[in-house]
Amino acid sequence: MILDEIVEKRKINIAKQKQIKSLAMLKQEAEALPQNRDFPLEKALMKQDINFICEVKKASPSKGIIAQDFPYLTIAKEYELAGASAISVLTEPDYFLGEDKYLQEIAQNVSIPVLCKDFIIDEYQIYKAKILGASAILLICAILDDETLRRFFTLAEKLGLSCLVEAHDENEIKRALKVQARIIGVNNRNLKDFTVDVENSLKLRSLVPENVIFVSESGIKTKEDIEKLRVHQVQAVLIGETFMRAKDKVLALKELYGKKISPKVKFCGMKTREDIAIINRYTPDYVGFIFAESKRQVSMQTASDLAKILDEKIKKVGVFVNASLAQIEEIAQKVSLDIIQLHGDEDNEFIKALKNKLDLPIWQAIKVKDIVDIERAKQSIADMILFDAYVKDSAGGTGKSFNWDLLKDFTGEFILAGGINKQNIIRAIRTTKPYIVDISSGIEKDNHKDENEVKTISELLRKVG
Ligand SMILES: O=P(O)(O)OC[C@@H](O)[C@@H](O)c1c[nH]c2ccccc12
Repeated sequence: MILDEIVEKRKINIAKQKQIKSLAMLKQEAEALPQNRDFPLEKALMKQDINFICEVKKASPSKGIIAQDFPYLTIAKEYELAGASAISVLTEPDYFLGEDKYLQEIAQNVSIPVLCKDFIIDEYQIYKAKILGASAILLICAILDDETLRRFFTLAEKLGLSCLVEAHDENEIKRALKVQARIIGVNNRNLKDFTVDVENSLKLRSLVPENVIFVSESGIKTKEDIEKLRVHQVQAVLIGETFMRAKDKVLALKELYGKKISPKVKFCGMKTREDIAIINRYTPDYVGFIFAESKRQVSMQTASDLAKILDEKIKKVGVFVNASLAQIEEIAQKVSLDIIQLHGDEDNEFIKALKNKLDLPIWQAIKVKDIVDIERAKQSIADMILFDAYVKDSAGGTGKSFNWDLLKDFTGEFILAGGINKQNIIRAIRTTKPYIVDISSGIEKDNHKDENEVKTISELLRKVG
């Protein structure tokens, strides 16, 4: 049986590795690393209505070589852009042609959690995964007895590694639940004979309680597969081959995800004629001029000059922090602003007064630290709320994101801001479903608006919309 063969080969390989570096040394190295107990994989797999773990896999015993050309780092980065919640990296060398360096380099180059996908039969591999930078490991019930499963699970917990505990049938799910696994993966592929059936996940779904994350693994190919899993409240899917064979990972993931999300876009902090030239080529719905003290501040005169060369289709938003009514009124007229964005401590009284003076929509920024801020937003009489990250002593544009989960129960249209960039924009919009996304630092390089970033983000949004 193939599984036994793989395990045998794994044993030989690990014995060799131990001769080069002993278990004791590896353990010491792993234990010296920060043992962060945030468990980012659990968090990542609960954000969207269905979350994708995309796999980097060169070959498999059932399919042979899947990717002749294997630019593993580029693939991983594309997965991240495409909105993957996590990345799985095969490290098994003999049958999947995996390598440790794939995991290590990928973990260093993406900001989402990375799963070490291997046949773990020795604690040596768990310390190794930690050292290589994994956030999580795979534990396969079919190759571990109860005692070993528990021991490995406990060790991973101690090192701050999440465990995806893989089961294939009812009995294995029970065993996974017994170790109190927080993430259970049901493999649709029978590792004994390679037959694949997505129905296996549906059949076993009800055995896993709601507070445990259910991952459906293997053989997922179509948006119909995903939709079936989605209606059965499957929180995540693990997909390898389908994505490895797709030329464009963003389009492939969008196709499987099956829902279009097309927020309007605002690019903020325009300062120069070059900025406007770039923006005119990509025509976002809105641009922002910042009149408050900031590294992106513009004078009324500059903004007025830039406004004249801006594509007419693009609406002009003026961003103010605790400015006076008179100042806002003067600038709004001179620059012919379309919208006023208040980004300071302005209250409803002020908004009312402003509305009396100017017949323009007013957006109010709320900086989010915790759920109280979301409640506060509901009291505002502004026409729309912009949620931004809270950063002490800063009005905005910091490149920091806030915890998007806080927006789960916010009904109504809003603008999402705060550290949105090409790596997280698709995840951000699928998680929060904003009416508008607002991007400033995410389209900059060395403090300047950068055409490549604007282009990438514009194309990503076009692809998923
Ligand atoms: O390429 P697929 O059919 O989408 O499958 C991915 C993943 O589930 C599969 O690679 C897998 C599931 N469990 C495993 C255990 C070991 C190695 C690989 C796997």
